[in-house]
Amino acid sequence: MRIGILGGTFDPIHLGHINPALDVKQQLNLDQVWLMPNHIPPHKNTTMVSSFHRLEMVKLVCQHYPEFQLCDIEINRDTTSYSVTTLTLLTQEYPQHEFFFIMGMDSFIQLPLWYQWQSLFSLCHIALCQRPGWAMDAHSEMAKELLFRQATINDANQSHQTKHGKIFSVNSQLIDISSTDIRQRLQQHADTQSLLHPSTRDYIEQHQLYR
Ligand SMILES: Nc1ncnc2c1ncn2[C@@H]1O[C@H](COP(=O)(O)OP(=O)(O)OP(=O)(O)O)[C@@H](O)[C@H]1O
Ligand SMILES: O=C(O)c1ccc[n+]([C@@H]2O[C@H](COP(=O)([O-])O)[C@@H](O)[C@H]2O)c1
Repeated sequence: MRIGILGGTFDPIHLGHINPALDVKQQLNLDQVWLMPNHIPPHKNTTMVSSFHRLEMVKLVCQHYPEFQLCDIEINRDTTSYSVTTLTLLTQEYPQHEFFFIMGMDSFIQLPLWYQWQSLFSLCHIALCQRPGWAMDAHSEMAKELLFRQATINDANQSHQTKHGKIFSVNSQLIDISSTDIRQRLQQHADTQSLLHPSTRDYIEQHQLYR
């Protein structure tokens, strides 16, 4: 199967995660998208709410969208969630699958800072989503990597193509939302109606999170 993976800290999960991931699934003709919350994120010092609550909010989203499934490999790991380590384990466990690691432009630009980032291309493809406020410098290392590895959506649908190492730029919805912004709004009791799935809003309200 062709599996998209959206890894994140999801503190909390929001429509800027959900809607682009649905676009990726549709455009790259994926069978499933796995939402993969981490317990210990590599590049964030702390999270505002516990792994338990972040996981519960992702589980609720999975219940509402048949396109999504929970991947709990990183939330159950009590060491830092390096993506290369995770993808190595997943490709060993599921050698039959073709993995597409989904990321926003902010993550893609910072990829050279990731642990053994070059190895990711021998484990999976990247599905790249634009993100408002984030643009790539045309002369950067990642711009060169994109030129070298870019593939078209048609390529993605060809079964003879290699199972890893390509970058697919997906024409996903531009959604100007971040978890940081949502946390601030919640602290200020400002409106988050258009930013969160109703199940996430209800959960946050019920447990009085981010106050
Ligand atoms: N609005 C968005 N549009 C496209 N991609 C996004 C958007 N928000 C998050 N992503 C992507 O989702 C993944 C997980 O993001 P993360 O959980 O860190 O959310 P975030 O909103 O960036 O959080 P924070 O504000 O706390 O840094 C990353 O690959 C990120 O690029
Ligand atoms: O492997 C790394 O070094 C690495 C560094 C930063 C982020 N990641 C992964 O990228 C995904 C998005 O991360 P974040 O911090 O934006 O929530 C999540 O799955 C992280 O584990 C991975």
